[in-house]
Amino acid sequence: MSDDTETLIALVASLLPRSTETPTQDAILDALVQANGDAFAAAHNLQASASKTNKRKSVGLESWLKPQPKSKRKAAERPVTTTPAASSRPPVFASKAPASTSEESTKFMAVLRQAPSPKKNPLRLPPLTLANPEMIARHTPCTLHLSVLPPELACRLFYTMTDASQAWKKNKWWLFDRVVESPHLTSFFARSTNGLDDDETWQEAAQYWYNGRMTDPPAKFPPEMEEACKIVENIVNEEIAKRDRLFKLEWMDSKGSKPSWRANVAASNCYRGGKESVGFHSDQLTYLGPYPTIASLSLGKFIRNFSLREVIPLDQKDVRSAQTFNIPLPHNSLIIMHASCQERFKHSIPPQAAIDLFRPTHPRASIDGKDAVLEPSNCRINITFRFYRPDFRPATIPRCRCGIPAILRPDMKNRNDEETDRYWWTCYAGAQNEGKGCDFWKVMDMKGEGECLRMFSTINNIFLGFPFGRVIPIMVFSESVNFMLLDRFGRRPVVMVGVGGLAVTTLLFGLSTTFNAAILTRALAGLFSGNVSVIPTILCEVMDESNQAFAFSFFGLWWPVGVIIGPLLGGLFSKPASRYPQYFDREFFRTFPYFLPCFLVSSLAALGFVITLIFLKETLNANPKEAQGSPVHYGSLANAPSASVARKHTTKEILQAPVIGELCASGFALSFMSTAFDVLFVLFCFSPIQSGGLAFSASVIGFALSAAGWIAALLQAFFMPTILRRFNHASVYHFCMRLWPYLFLALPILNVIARAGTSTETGLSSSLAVTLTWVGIALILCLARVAFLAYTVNVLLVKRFAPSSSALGATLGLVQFFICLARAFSPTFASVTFVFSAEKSPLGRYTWVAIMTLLGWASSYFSRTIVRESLKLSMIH
Ligand SMILES: O=C(O)CCC(=O)C(=O)O
Ligand SMILES: [Fe+2]
Repeated sequence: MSDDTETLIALVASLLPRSTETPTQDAILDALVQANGDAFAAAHNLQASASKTNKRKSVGLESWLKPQPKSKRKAAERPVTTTPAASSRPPVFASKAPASTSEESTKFMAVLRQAPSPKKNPLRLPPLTLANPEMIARHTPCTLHLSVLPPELACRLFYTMTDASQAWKKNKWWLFDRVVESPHLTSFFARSTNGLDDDETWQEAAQYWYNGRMTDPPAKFPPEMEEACKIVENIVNEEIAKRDRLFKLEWMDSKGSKPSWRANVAASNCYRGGKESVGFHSDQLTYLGPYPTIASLSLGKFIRNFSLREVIPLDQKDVRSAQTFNIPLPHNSLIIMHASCQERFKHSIPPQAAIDLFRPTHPRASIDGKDAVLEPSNCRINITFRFYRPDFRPATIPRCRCGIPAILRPDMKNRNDEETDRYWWTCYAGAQNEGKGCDFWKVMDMKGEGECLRMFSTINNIFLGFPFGRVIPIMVFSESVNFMLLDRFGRRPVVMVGVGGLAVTTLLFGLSTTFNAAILTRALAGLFSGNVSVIPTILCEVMDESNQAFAFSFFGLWWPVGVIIGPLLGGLFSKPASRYPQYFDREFFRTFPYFLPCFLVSSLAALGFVITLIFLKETLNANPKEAQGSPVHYGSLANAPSASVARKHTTKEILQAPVIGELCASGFALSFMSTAFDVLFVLFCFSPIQSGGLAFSASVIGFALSAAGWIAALLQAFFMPTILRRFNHASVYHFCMRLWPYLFLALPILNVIARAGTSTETGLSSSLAVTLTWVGIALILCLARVAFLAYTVNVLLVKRFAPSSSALGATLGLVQFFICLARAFSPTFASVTFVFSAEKSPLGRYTWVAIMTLLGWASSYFSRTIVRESLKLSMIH
């Protein structure tokens, strides 16, 4: 898992005899460059020069740079720019190498080149051995845990791994035109579960592990490792729970404010004897994400040192220097590298004199009844348990021009605080692809991309995971119950119970501190929210043809308004204790960080309750025109109005009434298409441009969606009444429904624009491409909001075609039931189709577009039938 350059440096260091004074990193780089990347030759040269003089100056890097023309010198400076303004730009590599140097060497140097050395060197601190867990916790972001596994399991696992290690490989990679190898053996394992969901794409991520090359699927955890892993997970989670510091980009699942750590992959190393070592490095973050927690189990070898050294940020180099901490790791110990360790420290297993053999405390299981002997061993086995995050799966990782996933590294030398620290994506192909990579380099947008990646996991949790999956069926159920209650108890009590219940459950949701309580209260809120479709029933009953266009448009206005202000309230008022400490830094708000937004939402619902109580009159059997004796035309069953008004219709009868079946099917299709569009639009926007998306950050997507909310509100308020008055409702409905396939079809065009306008060298987009992309997004979202108007028209059509006024509530309920039903599984369908297209589909990454377009076209069949039937009926009446 080590970074190629760092490991190479470490390899050289580990090849030097212990008697040689360890040279500086620059000196090793220098030797490597002179030896054209041959680690063994570099070590040899260093050893030879160390014996000649210990005053040797590291001239290689500087002299290597000197022949560059003046104009290029600035460009040849280290790839990491330090000013915030420049930080979003990719590094400028030395584009032309001196005549005598190969292009590969130039790139290599550009990557290796460190910041200019500080003028003064602060006092060097001698290495410090951290002899006990307390010292370790004080000096490093690590904790040490001794005797973690039952002794018998520790020995069993040790035997399994040493046996398996016979087939393991040395870590190999390309440098210039030759292959270099690390001395120790290494292997990779993936657990059969990722600990979170059934999504198996993380297994694929694990396959990229071997130095950027797609490898065979990794081995599954052997049973002993699985047993050990469960114990390790418990220790890690207990330890995480004790830590008060949480990092913004640290993994956080939906269960609460503390990260719940899972081990779903493991890298294992076998060091045969004291010479085999691994040099200072920090682990790649590609699939672990920022601030990972890594748990490293040591087995065998009586004691082996684990060294940690802080990377001092450049701006502090003058004032303090790094100290090396040595942590002796005994057999059966666990060192947990907590969040920020990979960002701040490098770690290594330095070479060590082979002084002792490990004598297992338990023998191998006796084979054929014969008791096996206790075999001493000079091996040390290390298993690093890691958690591949669901928001860092292949679909979200940018690919470089070589077509493989880029790797994520922290900018260790320019750390300030968590807010402005940076990570970057770079090409990793060079390590395997015969030394030929590309210059792909992209700063990870901490605020945007970080949130965006988190949003991916949120989407997963919301749409695929437990909470939403439970809430929607409850709404479907509640929908049916509501409509049974409507006719029995009347509209008013149902609305009051709904809004009142919503107020109470939302408040309780804000007060829940456990996952189960949150799910229960949210599910109950879903139960009470089902009555949203009772309102159209009331509107149908109190409005007539003269005012319904306005009433329904006005009613439709509030959904988008809710969509705008809901997330706003959540965003502005969650965690108020840390956000607005001057007002809310109270124990209560620290304990219930989501209470405030829930309270505000609950207050709105409570206001709704009061308004209903004071102003809403019962509307059951209160149709104004019918009350005045003038019959209103309902569907064909209304041919005998006076009889049918009084009679109750069965569900079967209602479904068999002309147009109603089509309205149910079409309502289902509408809800399926529109919900899928919302999910796919977000997934599309934040997937990387190379993977067919737009690489937008969460905040940008949020902006686009809230702008769309405003568009919807404006359309409802200003255009809808006129449209409804002027045009035939069935035709308007059909028009809206026909838009869906085109909306899906249009999305990939945005990617084509973004792709054409983005430089493969720098990853920057041209202003023309940005403008065109935004124009495209605006058009698509506007049209989508027009298509959303179909919801309002659907209700009017139900009103028009309900078999009779007494069946109106039941008919609306039936159609709403189908609308809710589609909403229950459309998000899952959309997400799965998207992930399938990105990962597995033989038809390519836009398979989801083809599927949704076809479904869109197919579903407009129902609205076409509605147009035809409505024409027939209007000729009859
Ligand atoms: O062997 C060890 O303890 C450390 C191994 C390591 O750092 C790695 O595999 O990345
Ligand atoms: Fe490591």
